Amino acid sequence: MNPPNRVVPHEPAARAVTSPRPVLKVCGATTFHDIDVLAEGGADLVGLWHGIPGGPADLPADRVVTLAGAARSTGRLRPVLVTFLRDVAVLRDVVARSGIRWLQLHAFQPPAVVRALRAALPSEVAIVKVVHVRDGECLERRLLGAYERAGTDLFLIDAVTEDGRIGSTGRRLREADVLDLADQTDRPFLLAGGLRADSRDEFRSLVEHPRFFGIDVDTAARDRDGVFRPHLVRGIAQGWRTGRRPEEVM
Ligand SMILES: O=C(O)c1ccccc1N[C@@H]1O[C@H](COP(=O)(O)O)[C@@H](O)[C@H]1O
Repeated sequence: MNPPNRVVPHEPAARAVTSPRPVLKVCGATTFHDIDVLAEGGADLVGLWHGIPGGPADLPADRVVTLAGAARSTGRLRPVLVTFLRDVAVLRDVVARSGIRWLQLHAFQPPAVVRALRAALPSEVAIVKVVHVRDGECLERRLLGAYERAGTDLFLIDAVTEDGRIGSTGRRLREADVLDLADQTDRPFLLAGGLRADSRDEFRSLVEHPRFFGIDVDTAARDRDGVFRPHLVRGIAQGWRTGRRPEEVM
């Protein structure tokens, strides 16, 4: 029997899909070439940034729409809108124009924003709320229940630095801290934060967790010049034993 954790969020029960494998999301594509490289390397989800001021991979809405279509047309990649924004009308518009079905709220958007987005977006759009861990403590721990009630489908557990930097911190979390946090919610979760092809062994219990959904990587998928390389993506996919059929990721 398939484990219950692999249920795709917000899919009606009759269409719920199960898979024995976690997903690999790679973040920050900006070009058609990036999309091809990530598909070739075996990523399942690609993060497209919009509303990340000063971010090196930030994209105007039109470009998100174009690259989201390119991702889908690879036949295996699904696009994820990654944002610091909390403007519901703007996000609803980008989601509608791009057809994106994954929305990743990577900043400190409060539960009220999740609630408003849940009401504004089609039910098949999965809302991923990032929660940030600093020195083993989750900054949003007391809000987890509120985020769930507001309509969060998955949590993404990522590191934040002592000086408050979020995203691509290169900091790996301690498995015990992530497990503790995962057990505070009943939602599936993704893991991020300095993950490399060979770091699965540091998370042996976590990968067996019934609600472990997959990993989100940026730095390790790029070479020293910051360019995505298929062999690096493939190495992560193999090291973490990820990979889904596209219909299993929506
Ligand atoms: O990469 C960034 O700078 C970034 C900026 C804004 C939102 C998300 C961002 N990246 C996220 O960083 C983590 C992990 O990256 P890494 O593997 O530690 O480099 C991942 O969740 C990305 O989505």
